[in-house]
Parts: sequence; structure tokens; C-alpha cells
Amino acid sequence: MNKYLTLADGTQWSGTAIGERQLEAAGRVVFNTGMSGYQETLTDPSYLNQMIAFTYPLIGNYGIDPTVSQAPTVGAQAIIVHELATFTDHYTSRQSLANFLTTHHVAGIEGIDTRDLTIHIREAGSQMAILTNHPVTNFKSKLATLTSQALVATPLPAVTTTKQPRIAILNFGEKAAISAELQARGADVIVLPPTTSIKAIAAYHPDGILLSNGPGDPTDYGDCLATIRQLAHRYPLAGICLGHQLIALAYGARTYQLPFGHHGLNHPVQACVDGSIMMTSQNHDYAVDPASIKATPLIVTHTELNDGSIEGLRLPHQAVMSVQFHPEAHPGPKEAGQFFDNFLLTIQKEAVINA
Ligand SMILES: NC(=O)CC[C@H](N)C(=O)O
Repeated sequence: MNKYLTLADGTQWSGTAIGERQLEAAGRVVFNTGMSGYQETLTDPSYLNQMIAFTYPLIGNYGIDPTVSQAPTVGAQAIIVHELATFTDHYTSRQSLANFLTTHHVAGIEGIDTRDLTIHIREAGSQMAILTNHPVTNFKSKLATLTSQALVATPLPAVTTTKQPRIAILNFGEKAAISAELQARGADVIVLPPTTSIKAIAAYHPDGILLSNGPGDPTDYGDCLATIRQLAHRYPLAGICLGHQLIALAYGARTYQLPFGHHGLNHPVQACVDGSIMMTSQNHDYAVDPASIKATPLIVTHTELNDGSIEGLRLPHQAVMSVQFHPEAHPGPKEAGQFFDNFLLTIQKEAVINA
């Protein structure tokens, strides 16, 4: 069955349908340069309503491991690959990627020269695209017929342990590995809806707050900024990716849209404090505007070596720290996991100061 990928600027690629073959889809098309981690990428809620083009030419060859998904559903609207592996071989695999895509009702296309598509996106910028069963003559009218998804709601959890430290995560679209990294370091984790009130958060008696990753433009979350500032005055506060951007906005910085985002597993980031460099996993289309920092109390802690963009912030006299990259990896290198250690150490220090 033929499939057609049409970008808002009119460029078009044709290929073969994969996943839920009949399903047509619309979304902002982004390219991911990771050579592995397709399952974690597809189930990262930050990709909500986006189409993911994988530059690595063969996707799916090690199947699906039910333990590594970052959320129960697939946030991406479609997958775009050069070749979908038909042969799967891995000791943890319980399903083929092809079957996983149909199970999760994900549209897809293979047979695309994804590197050609990526070069086009790098030059023309990431943009809306539609995936259809027939060639498109009127992009806008076809786009209007296609739907988008909403994030799965987070229930308010019951407290089941007295373990400390207890971290309350505001779930803007959290990757499961964030909770797992904190729990692996002995923390108790409570995952709350992103709009949970200060009073409801306090009822869980957290020792620290973490704002998770999540989809979309950070300026769409303006209603959360006052609560974020109040949280920062009461608790040690950390932010990852979207959470990092929201902390920046809460303290008066601005964000901007990158030409084609950072979506990959080998982004070099330098720590300002000592010049050390680590390879990081990244997935973001927006960044904090360096020109807006000087009017705020924020201090830059990390920068991306590819384009100089901001990758980390902190406050000088408050326990507030954030990173644009993904220290939990999943997928990607785990070099940046130190961020979780630093956050938990900060919580310990604050507990001593406030004892
Ligand atoms: N992974 C994320 O949290 C992404 C943050 C934000 N949605 C961006 O695209 O920049």
C-alpha cells in the first residue's frame, strides 16, 4: 500500500505504508539521529503529535522489550523510516516493531530516503506534515481533516511509603526513566498532575520537586509559572527539558524555537563550572534565549557545543537547578545521570540547613 508524506512547504516523498496502514496522520515532522532507542523515543510523551523521522536506515531489528517503554502509549503521530526491519533478534524482544505500531495505532511510512528528508528539514526548518494514502493537492484542507492527541491524564496517587527523600514529580509528559533514576538512588517518587495546587502538593510532604519533560511550546504553560515560583521558595526544585524551560520562564527568561530542534543521543554539552564535556540524550524544539538571561537571577550551568544553546541553569542562592538535556537517557548515554545525584545531595543539604 502506497503512502505519501507531504510537508507544509509542498515537498513530498512517497513510500510504503507501515504500522496501522490505513491510518492517515498530521504532525510536526522532526528527525531523530539516534542509532538505537526507537522504542523509548516513540513512547516519549514529549513527541506528542509529532512525526518522527529516524535517520538511522534500519529501524526495528532488535524488536520491542515491554520493560523499556517510557509511557504506556505512543505520543508520536507517525513513524518515518528508510527500512522497517522484518527480522527481529534480541533476547528481551517480545514483539516486532511492526506489531507494536499496529497495537498502538501508529501510522507510518517506509522506503523514504530519511537522510534526504533530514537535509531538507535542516535547510527548510521543521514544519507540519501530513501522511496520506493518496497524493495531496491541497495541504491545508487535508490537514484540517486530521486529528491530534491529548496527553493521558495523571491520577492523584495515594502515599504508600514513608521513605525519604520523597520527590514529587509534576508530570508534564514524564518519561518513566526519570522516576526510575530517582528510585534507584533510594528516593520515594510521587507523580502528580502538572496543575496540582501548592496545597495538594504540600499534603504529600515532599522533600523536593521535579518538573518533568513534556511536549509543545513552553510558553503555552503560562498558567503554571506562578506555582513554580512558589514551589521554588518552599522546596528544592529541579527541572528536565520542558521543566527546565518552565523554570527559566518563571524567573523572567524567554524561550525561542530552534530551526529543527535537538533530537538525538550524541549531543555534546559542556559544564560551565569546570569545562567538562559529556555526551547527552536530547529531545527538544525550544531553548532558553541566552540574551534574556542577564535580566534574571539565573546562572547558565551548561551549554551545547554544537550551537552554543543553553543546556542548564541554576539559581545562585536557592536550591533550583535545571537541564535541557535528558539525564535519565532512555535512550542514549547515561553520562549525565550525575544531575540526579546533585539534586538529591542538594535536598540533603537543604534538610540540614532547615532542620
Ligand atoms: N522533551 C521535552 O521536554 C521537550 C520540551 C519542549 N516541548 C521542546 O520541544 O523544547
